Amino acid sequence: MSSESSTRFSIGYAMPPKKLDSFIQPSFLDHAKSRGINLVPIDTTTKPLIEQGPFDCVIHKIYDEEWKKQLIEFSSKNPNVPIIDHPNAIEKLHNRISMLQVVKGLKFGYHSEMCCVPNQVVIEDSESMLSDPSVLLGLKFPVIAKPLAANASAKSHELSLVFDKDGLNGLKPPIVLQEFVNHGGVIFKVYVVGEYAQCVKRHSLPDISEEKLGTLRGRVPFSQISNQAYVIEEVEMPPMSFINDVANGLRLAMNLNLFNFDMIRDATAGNKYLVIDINYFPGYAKMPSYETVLTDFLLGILNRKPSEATSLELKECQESG
Ligand SMILES: O=P(O)(O)O[C@@H]1[C@@H](OP(=O)(O)O)[C@H](OP(=O)(O)O)[C@H](O)[C@H](OP(=O)(O)O)[C@H]1OP(=O)(O)O
Ligand SMILES: Nc1ncnc2c1ncn2[C@@H]1O[C@H](COP(=O)(O)OP(=O)(O)O)[C@@H](O)[C@H]1O
Ligand SMILES: [Mg+2]
Ligand SMILES: [Mg+2]
Repeated sequence: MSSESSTRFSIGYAMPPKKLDSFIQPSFLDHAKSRGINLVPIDTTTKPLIEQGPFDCVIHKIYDEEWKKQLIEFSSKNPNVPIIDHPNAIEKLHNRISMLQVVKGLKFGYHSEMCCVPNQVVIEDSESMLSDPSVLLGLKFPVIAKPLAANASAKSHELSLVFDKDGLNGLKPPIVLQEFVNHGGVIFKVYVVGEYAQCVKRHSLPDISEEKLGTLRGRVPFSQISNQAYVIEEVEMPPMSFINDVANGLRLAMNLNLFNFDMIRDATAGNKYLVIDINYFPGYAKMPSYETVLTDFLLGILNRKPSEATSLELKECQESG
């Protein structure tokens, strides 16, 4: 393939080893290179970011405070270099309550489908959860117990399906208890890359009938059940116009470009969708054509006019205004 223009761009990337292994594939590096983009690793351990580069853009998935300080310092010295995305915006996804707050405020054009979140409560301490029934706010069992923190640790993906109050014994707050919604055993995973969205189907927990529920006790732990990309033919996809509106609504409301969200369809109401999880910088390498989608997005950012504010600048304006 020939380069689209003679200008070459340099994009710095910073991410943990697991992400480097999955995201930085030779097929992606080669494709980006053929279109004028050099992807350059950022040294996050031995050298400050401001001493590296020059970069035309920085992409990252590193969560500590030290990295955030480095990004802000880099951005103040290089105000025209886009940082994808702003650490404050990413931080909202590190808590399973704040991550879904944005869904409630979504506004978009007419669709016969609707989009909401399951009933949920946050439990800060074991004592209140076990002794005070009011903290459950009338939540209906079964519920899914999820660690409140969604901070990329293995622990943050250790979930449990809880069938009754006894099943809450031994859970370690802070946790979110979220009503389990029957959804036909399939989730829709929507990958968002700027204005682009792609929806794939993944296996999920099976439905639980009222009859079966009467026989189930306690809780069952599970983890990352929707991460394998199997083909699921028979389930109908949500309409693409609806997916695009939800994806765009979330992107604009969160001021984020690179994320995915997990959505289920309520088995008892075919037009009711529930967003259950939003992830920053997900496993894009599992998204078909990720090399071209990501390269198109990066070229779009790099070819923006300097007058178009970067993600970091935009957010700072919002915060100070
Ligand atoms: O590793 P992968 O490819 O399974 O990607 C994980 C994502 O899987 P998905 O693309 O949604 O199937 C995964 O999505 P889920 O939370 O499992 O829905 C997370 O985004 C995970 O990142 P983190 O551990 O939450 O920071 C992602 O892990 P990292 O690659 O960021 O470590
Ligand atoms: N409220 C819910 N109702 C039904 N299934 C759910 C619900 N919440 C989560 N799940 C199932 O559990 C999986 C993991 O939950 P999720 O919130 O996406 O956590 P993680 O961040 O570890 O992916 C989902 O992909 C889905 O299969
Ligand atoms: Mg998930
Ligand atoms: Mg997640």
